[in-house]
Amino acid sequence: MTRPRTPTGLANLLQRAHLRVTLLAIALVGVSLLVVALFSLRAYVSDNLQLAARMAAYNVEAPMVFGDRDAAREALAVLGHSQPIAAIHARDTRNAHFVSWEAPTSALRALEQAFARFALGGPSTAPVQFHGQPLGTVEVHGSGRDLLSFIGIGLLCVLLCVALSGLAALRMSRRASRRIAAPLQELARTISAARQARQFHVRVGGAGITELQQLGDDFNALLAELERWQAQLRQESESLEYLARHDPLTGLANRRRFQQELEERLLAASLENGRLAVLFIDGDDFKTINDELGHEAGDEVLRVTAHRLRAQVRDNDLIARLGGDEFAVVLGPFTDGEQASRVAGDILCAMRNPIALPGGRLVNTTLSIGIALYPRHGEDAASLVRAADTAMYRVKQGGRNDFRVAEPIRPTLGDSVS
Ligand SMILES: Nc1nc2c(ncn2[C@@H]2O[C@H](COP(=O)(O)OP(=O)(O)OP(=O)(O)O)[C@@H](O)[C@H]2O)c(=O)[nH]1
Repeated sequence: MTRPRTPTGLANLLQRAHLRVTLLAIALVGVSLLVVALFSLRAYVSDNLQLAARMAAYNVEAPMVFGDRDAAREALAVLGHSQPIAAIHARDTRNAHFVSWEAPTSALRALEQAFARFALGGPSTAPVQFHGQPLGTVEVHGSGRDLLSFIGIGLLCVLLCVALSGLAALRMSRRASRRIAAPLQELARTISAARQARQFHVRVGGAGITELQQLGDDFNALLAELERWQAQLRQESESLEYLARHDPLTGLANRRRFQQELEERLLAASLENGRLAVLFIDGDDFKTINDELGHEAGDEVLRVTAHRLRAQVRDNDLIARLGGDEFAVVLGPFTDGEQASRVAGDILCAMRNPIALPGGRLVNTTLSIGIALYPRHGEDAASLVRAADTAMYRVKQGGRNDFRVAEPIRPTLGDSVS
């Protein structure tokens, strides 16, 4: 079973690839140059040896004619010392040894000569003649010193070039991979932030590479689109949330919110020994306004009524439109019966002013209000609303445009409200 590979960083991968390619290219070029130069040098050294062989033949010509071996040895030694030569041998026409010169031996010289034999093949030879008559031959063995030192220096140069180019390649590849990897890393970070934290306002910065810049621009455009969608969705959900809790005509809380909030306030009041008042409010003969002045006029009357109700209570009191021409107010938490009656009186008072309709027409309307107190008339939302509604109904029966406190379900001593 193959183990999954640990992912490698892009920058690291690019750097290693650059470095390998550069080093390989430079090593190949260096070695090729060295080989070419070596062949040229070998040809040059062979030519030199051939020249040296001819000079040796010329120098030993006279000593061979006179059989003067000392003079011949001396001439060969002078030549041998002035050139990179390992040995010179002169032979007569019967191939018998006449005279020789050999360079002093050492371990290094032995190595040079072995290399010379390997690189140059055999020795260079030249015939020794006197007036066209052959006297013998001269054999010149190269020392190989030039070739060896050239190879040594050449290899050193190649190594130096490889090392320097490696360093330069490393620097350049680091810079190049940073230019590629940095924008990609930023892109990855931005995508991750957008995906995990839904942060669509973030944007990718500029990249110095055309393709990466294009990628970043496209991604930014996508983020902008997502940001627009997100804002639109948020707006729609806020407006849905608002509609779910408010009456669209008056902007007051709707029946659903009224129920929830009344229950919450009752719970708080029960924990803190507080008191609440629920006012159930209904328009008087509202149907007539609708019938005589039109539905639009009825809507305006409802809006103005809501506005006037709002003006008569404190900010933290709850006002709701339960539907049609029915409104409800929750006063509290620390409201007693007298306070509730006072607010109801104020509301009736505020409705005395005629309402101006859009066409300039004025209309008068009144309200009937039933009041239920917590805990006197009920301990839960339903029984309180029922008690207030019943009280309001009694007002209607009594002639409208008035308020009335609900009948106590269990009389409480010391309660001053009647
Ligand atoms: N303009 C308008 N009228 C509404 C709206 N909702 C309900 N109504 C009307 O409000 C009227 C409510 O009448 P009721 O409360 O039943 O009767 P009323 O005429 O007020 O008489 P009493 O309540 O007995 O004083 C009905 O005619 C409904 O059609 C609304 O949003 N806008």
